[in-house]
Amino acid sequence: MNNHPTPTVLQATNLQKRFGNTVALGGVDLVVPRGQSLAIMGPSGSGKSTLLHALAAIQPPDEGEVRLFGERIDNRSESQRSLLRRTKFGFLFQFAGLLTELPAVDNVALPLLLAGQPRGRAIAAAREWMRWLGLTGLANNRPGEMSGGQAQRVALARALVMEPAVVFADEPTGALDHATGVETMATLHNAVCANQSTLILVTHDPEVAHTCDRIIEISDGLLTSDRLVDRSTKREGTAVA
Ligand SMILES: Nc1ncnc2c1ncn2[C@@H]1O[C@H](COP(=O)(O)OP(=O)(O)OP(=O)(O)O)[C@@H](O)[C@H]1O
Repeated sequence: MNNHPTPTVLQATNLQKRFGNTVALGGVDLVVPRGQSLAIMGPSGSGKSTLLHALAAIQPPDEGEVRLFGERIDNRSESQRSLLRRTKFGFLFQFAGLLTELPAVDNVALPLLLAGQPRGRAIAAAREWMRWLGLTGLANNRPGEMSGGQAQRVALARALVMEPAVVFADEPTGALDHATGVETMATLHNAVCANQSTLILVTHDPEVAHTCDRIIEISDGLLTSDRLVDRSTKREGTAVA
């Protein structure tokens, strides 16, 4: 039996953030173990996106700290945080956010090209991720030539191509119909799990949240609930990959 505790990927301590007189985060503590899928829920304006952005080194908190594998990341310069985001994190947003003028395979290869990989190797790796996600036939399609679900899977391939430690997703199914959303969540969980990555997502949708291992709720910038999802009620979708 393995008695070793699961290592911590992200640790946030006393996160505080204000926008003028608005307290977006009022002191949030959070420990995320490696391999966990975590859903952040809460009413509109409660601080979910602000928390995600603080954890992902997009917008540092005013107070408190964020550690990735024990190392502080919140106090780094913008260029250091940008490099960290490109190499250690993957991002998936409500609207896939692909570059419309580039074919799908180039969109997927972009993080590798930005990291300085030779084009041939980057495209080969992108093709492999697309194959794994069932997107082989779409390599040369531009985002406008794909369905919403296909575009989101291309965005997922792009989020995973650097084999990130953490995938951050903000309403990843928000722009999809229900069936496509269920399929996208199954693909997302499979891909993150196969990659031994960790998933942190923001959602308003309880069904999406219940596909995760753990759900936290934020209200007025404070963590008001933190619970593990009962495995027997966890919603499993049908894997497509
Ligand atoms: N850049 C900003 N400038 C001013 N106020 C902001 C900014 N970003 C967020 N806020 C405010 O901080 C609070 C928390 O916002 P946040 O976007 O984190 O909430 P949320 O829970 O993600 O909301 P939603 O579910 O509507 O996306 C809100 O009152 C919001 O208006």
